[in-house]
Amino acid sequence: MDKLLVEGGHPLEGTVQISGAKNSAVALIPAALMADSTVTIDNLPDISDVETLSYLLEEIGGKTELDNDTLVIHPENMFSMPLPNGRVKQLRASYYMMGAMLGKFNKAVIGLPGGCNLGPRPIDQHIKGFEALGAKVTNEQGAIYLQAEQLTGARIYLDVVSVGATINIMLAAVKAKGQTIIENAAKEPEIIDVATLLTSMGANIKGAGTNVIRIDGVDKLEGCRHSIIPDRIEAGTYMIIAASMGKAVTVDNVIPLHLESLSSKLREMGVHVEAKDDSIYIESRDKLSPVDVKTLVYPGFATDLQQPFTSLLTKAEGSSMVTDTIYGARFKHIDELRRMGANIKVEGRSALVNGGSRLQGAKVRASDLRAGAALVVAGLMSEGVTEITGVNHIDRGYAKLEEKLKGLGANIWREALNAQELEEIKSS
Ligand SMILES: CC(=O)N[C@H]1[C@@H](OP(=O)(O)OP(=O)(O)OC[C@H]2O[C@@H](n3ccc(=O)[nH]c3=O)[C@H](O)[C@@H]2O)O[C@H](CO)[C@@H](O)[C@@H]1O
Ligand SMILES: C=C(OP(=O)(O)O)C(=O)O
Repeated sequence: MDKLLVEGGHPLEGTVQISGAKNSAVALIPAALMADSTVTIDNLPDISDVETLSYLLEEIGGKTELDNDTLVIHPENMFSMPLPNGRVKQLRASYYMMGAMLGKFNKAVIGLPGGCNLGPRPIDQHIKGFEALGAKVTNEQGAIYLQAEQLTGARIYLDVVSVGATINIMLAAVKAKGQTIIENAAKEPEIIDVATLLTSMGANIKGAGTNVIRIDGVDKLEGCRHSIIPDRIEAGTYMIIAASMGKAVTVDNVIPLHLESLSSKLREMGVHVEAKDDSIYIESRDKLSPVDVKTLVYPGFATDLQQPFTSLLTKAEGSSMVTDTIYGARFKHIDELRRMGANIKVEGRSALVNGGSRLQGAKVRASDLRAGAALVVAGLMSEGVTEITGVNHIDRGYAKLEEKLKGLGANIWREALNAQELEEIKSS
């Protein structure tokens, strides 16, 4: 087990290349198992969630070959083996194995997913969708059992706008008999990316990226080649980093349209943000204004950027209110930021950030992926060295983090935890 060490106070300058989107990759890999022949996925991020999913595909008879950022998936000999335990709990997106395996084999047994602990993360809408398509779904000892004679298209209205449920129902429906209509669907760009892959495989999907998706079932899905869209959350994190410490930073290989809600908040704070074709140029300012921010479904401000953005707000001169309408308890980073000298009060779904205090390096723990990003942002802004444990969470979603930050001039490195630190983590 490692810790990250960040020496703060270095101005950042240069260009950072953004990797492929985690939240696309983790759906595209399960989607690939539905094909009858080889699927090649390019622009894959080098993150542990990708490794975990490749491992799960191998467990059910798939063959995967990873070469730099290209993953070749041979699904020909896959079968519906139960995956009740083990690595399914290491990530959220193992839930996509439910939709993909149900869609291909008409049955699946998958353990309840893990992923970031952001408070309750039910999957009732996924199950409602599977049942509407004709599957019998039971929850036995922490695993979901899914079984169908024949999946049949249905009209499904999501009670909650859910990225995971939208993609999972799409996966289960692409080979179902007849038409499926998903209403009140999520509109995140990753949903379009998954629909693009499935369409290249031969699926018939209309409306991905809007709140009504129509899927006409097909009998066969073939292999194809697909390149993943850039990771808007990784890009957003580097934009926040640039806004905190950047003299002149270019965040490259992005789709600026996907980052408009963040760009406009940064501009409101006084940061210079310039969107180009496939990059965003950022120059910070000595004085930043406070802003209020509310997370919303896409194209609103992403909940996944709320935590790193909160760190940036500690630098603004005045009070900012952060409200998370998606995950009302996504505030585990706040206690750690307080250890570093931040003045933040949490009330219900909101955090009141009283900015202007200079943060100090401290020993802190990343409780989840974006809490880790928040602590990296805070560490870069702080006086002295910040030591961050819980790096396994950060590694789920940030490819080559130290290399990318060092490229901008940051002083960040990784060390193995010593015996005493390991003991402290075990007993906490
Ligand atoms: C792997 C992946 O893509 N993860 C993303 C995905 O997570 P995930 O797909 O889990 O998030 P959802 O969009 O499903 O969740 C949105 C809201 O709906 C609620 N809900 C969801 C499903 C359900 O069946 N019932 C229900 O009540 C959730 O508790 C949450 O309050 O979208 C989140 C919201 O943008 C992001 O933070 C995650 O990074
Ligand atoms: C919440 C996140 O991830 P996951 O849904 O995979 O836990 C995230 O990427 O911020």
